[in-house]
Amino acid sequence: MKLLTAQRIGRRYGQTIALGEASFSIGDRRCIALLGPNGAGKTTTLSILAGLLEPTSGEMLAEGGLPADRRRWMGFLPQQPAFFGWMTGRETMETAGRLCGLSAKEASNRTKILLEQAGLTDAADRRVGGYSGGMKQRLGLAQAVIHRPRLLLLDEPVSALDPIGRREVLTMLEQWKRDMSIVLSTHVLHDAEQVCDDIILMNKGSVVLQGEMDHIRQSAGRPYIRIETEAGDNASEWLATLEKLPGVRMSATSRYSRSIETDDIDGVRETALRTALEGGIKLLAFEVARKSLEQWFVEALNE
Ligand SMILES: Nc1ncnc2c1ncn2[C@@H]1O[C@H](COP(=O)(O)OP(=O)(O)OP(=O)(O)O)[C@@H](O)[C@H]1O
Repeated sequence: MKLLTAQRIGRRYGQTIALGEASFSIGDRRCIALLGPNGAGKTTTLSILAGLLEPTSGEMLAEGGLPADRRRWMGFLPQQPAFFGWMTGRETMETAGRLCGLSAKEASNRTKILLEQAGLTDAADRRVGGYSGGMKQRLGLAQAVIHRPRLLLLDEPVSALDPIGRREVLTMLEQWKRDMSIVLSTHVLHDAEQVCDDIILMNKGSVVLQGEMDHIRQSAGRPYIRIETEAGDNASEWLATLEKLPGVRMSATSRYSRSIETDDIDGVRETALRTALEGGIKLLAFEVARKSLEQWFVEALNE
């Protein structure tokens, strides 16, 4: 089931196209990673989803229509969350709860539960101005879900955290995604891999690729053959013969190395090794390797 669908949403600033006709959907109770390099359009997309920015083209559609007051329906943690330094963590949470329509009692109950989950119970009555960066980030996350939103939007939620802080936040998200859809933007593929079910890869304001993480991992992780020959060795004829084998896609990674993609790894490996021996080719390397997801993404971005 889809919670939200973006239909060709775009955003221009004068001549700058921050986002150009992006279409994607957000599944119910799915965690979606919005990936892409600096300037790809991730923050712009999140701001449109949050209703903080109007798209200059396209529209957002939701099951049963988008509620007029999106605050009750979604939670948002911006890239650099701002707090009133003079408020305590508890006051910050309770105020956010009241603003999102909770009763004083509900706000207080939710605050207790969430501060506990965020590891901030002991700091609940300290002023936020004295919190560390990691504590503020966890407070921001807790604040964003105080009203049990259907959709949680997080802009780079773990980029400012140390490895332990990252792990804690990812564990929190793992729990929360049972009850809500989550869209998080990140540069770090490794973090996305830990919790996300789906990926939207963006570059220069466009959606380059989208799909299920497991599916993408499977196709990205397909084995390929990597060959490196000795400099000066006359291997070009041999490589040309290999390239002509049925179903072989060969690409040059440097002057003396090639990578071969094929559905018949075993057959091509056997032929390549046999003909290399027969032709006296001096191999420096010959391996069946798997592309990392990272490598695959870099290639998708370069394309
Ligand atoms: N208010 C603005 N005025 C002009 N251009 C803008 C504005 N906001 C964003 N842009 C441009 O839109 C493009 C997308 O920006 P956006 O912040 O959405 O990217 P991002 O993927 O979130 O990047 P980062 O990872 O660096 O946060 C960039 O080229 C940016 O310079």
